[in-house]
Amino acid sequence: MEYVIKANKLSREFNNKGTVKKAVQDLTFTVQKGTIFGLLGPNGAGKSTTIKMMNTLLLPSSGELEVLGYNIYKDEKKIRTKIGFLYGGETGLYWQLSGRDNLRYFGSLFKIPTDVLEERIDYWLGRLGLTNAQHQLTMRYSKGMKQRLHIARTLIHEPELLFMDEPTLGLDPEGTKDLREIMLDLKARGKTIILTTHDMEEAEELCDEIAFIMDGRIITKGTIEELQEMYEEENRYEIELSEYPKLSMKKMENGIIIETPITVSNGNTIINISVPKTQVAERVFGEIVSQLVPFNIRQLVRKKMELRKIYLEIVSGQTKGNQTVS
Ligand SMILES: Nc1ncnc2c1ncn2[C@@H]1O[C@H](COP(=O)(O)OP(=O)(O)OP(=O)(O)O)[C@@H](O)[C@H]1O
Repeated sequence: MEYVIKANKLSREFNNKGTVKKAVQDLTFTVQKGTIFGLLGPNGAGKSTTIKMMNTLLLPSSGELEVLGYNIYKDEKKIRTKIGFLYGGETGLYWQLSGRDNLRYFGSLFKIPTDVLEERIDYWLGRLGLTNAQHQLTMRYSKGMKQRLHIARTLIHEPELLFMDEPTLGLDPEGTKDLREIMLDLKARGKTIILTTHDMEEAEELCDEIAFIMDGRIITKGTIEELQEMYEEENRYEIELSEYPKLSMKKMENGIIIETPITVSNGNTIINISVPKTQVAERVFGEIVSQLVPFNIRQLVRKKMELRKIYLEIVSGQTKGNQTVS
């Protein structure tokens, strides 16, 4: 497996007039090449501090960190040519320059040959719907257009590793969909993205792996499926039948809960059943399913816990997984 990030016991403190604030403590994690890695957590959790160490803007107080195989203490310059950092807002673009000239300027910083750069600029302006506005001064751009230009600026030197901090904030639904597609495209081309977002649906849609950070520590990490397995206390099933079942459906023993069947618009009936993760409950569930067979089972789906719910469980203090706040 090829890793673009290897962090070992990474810590960072800030000293404010004699008061030491531990922004992050003992972070140990890896990020695999060609994946989207979500760094999630509430405000002040330590996400920006962690990102700033990975993109060489901030040195750790202690710990080891390798980015794209380079040591951050020795090879900062090499790392910088291969990474991109997307942060929105009002900084990072030249408002007195046109969109195209902004991209020419940022491209020139990476010494991209002019013909290659002009081609790339055409591509990204087109891909991001900015071709018609390319000669307008950036100060006249709408918020969404500025964010799209930020995206083009970040991608102009074709970075191997991208840091995206709330990338869809301020974008309209079409722009959001577009950027998510771009992110998946980049991943398909072997690029790695480290994403921070407060939008759990976005994280669920895009991330291959997630680390939840709170009070400067990684509380839990894993793939979405691993987190669901970790946090789900019961399995939830949705069964669709073409006939309404004539069974007495009520709260059962073994903790199984069968909800009242609902008839949906196509005339079929949906039954939701929660089954605790015990062998007895799973066996009883099997019996329930066999009783439902005569009513024509059209579909049986296992419903997964939403990332939003996992997040709420984590921030409400129910810590599970491989690391916990001490
Ligand atoms: N330069 C600094 N000086 C002092 N304390 C700082 C500094 N930068 C960050 N901190 C503190 O470190 C902690 C982590 O901050 P950080 O910005 O990394 O959190 P975050 O998860 O990115 O938050 P948000 O979601 O609000 O951006 C916070 O308590 C913050 O106040």
